[in-house]
Amino acid sequence: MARKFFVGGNFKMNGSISSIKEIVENLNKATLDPNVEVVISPSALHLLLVRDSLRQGIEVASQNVFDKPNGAFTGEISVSQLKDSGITWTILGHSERRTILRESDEVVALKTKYATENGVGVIWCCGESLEEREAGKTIDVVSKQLAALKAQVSDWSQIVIAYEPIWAIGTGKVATTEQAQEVHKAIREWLKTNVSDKVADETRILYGGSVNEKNCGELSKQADIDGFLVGGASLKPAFVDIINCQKQ
Ligand SMILES: O=C(CO)COP(=O)(O)O
Repeated sequence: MARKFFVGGNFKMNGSISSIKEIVENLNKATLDPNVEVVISPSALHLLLVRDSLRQGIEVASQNVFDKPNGAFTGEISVSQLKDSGITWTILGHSERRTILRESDEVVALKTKYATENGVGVIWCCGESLEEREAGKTIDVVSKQLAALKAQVSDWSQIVIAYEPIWAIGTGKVATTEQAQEVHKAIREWLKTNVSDKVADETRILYGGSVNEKNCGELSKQADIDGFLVGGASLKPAFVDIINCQKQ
């Protein structure tokens, strides 16, 4: 099955009302490759502004969501609140949340289960640190993260996997096409062995980490790279070039 190319923009904790409006205007007037699924993820404070002003055909993701329906959970956002606001995706397990906010593999898996079972798609992130890569543990680390996910999740159809090596995030140090393809292929093989041929075949695996308009073309040609999760460059006009990278 042909997997639809997917480009996500993770704005992280960046942007003001005026700069976010500018990004949305730029996307609204751009000619975008219709064969690419685009999802942008502003901070929680800007979700509604973006949803209300963004063109049809681009979806919006939160950067986190909680795994309880509602109630006394100060500071959290629920899946039903997202859906009520027209937010159809969430990012979960980003390395910044795993490391800085100490979310465990299990917490990430439980949130992913809750979101997917309640109708919100998940861009589920995984990836190794520099130390782990240098110790030759990359595939082990990613496999352990996947195993924790598999322990909770049964419906994989609403999950997009983002492989984001921590050493490549925000550093300008992009993984080589070979390094990225090797891990993406290993993730697909893991899905084939541990979940099913169908899930391995259909699940999009995105690469994230210093993707820009210059390196996206080569990366996009790799057999197991089905798109990108873009941080810094998603805040710039060049994000359009990344979305359209297969056309160039
Ligand atoms: O973390 C990322 C996307 O989620 C990648 O960030 P950069 O593209 O800024 O390296």
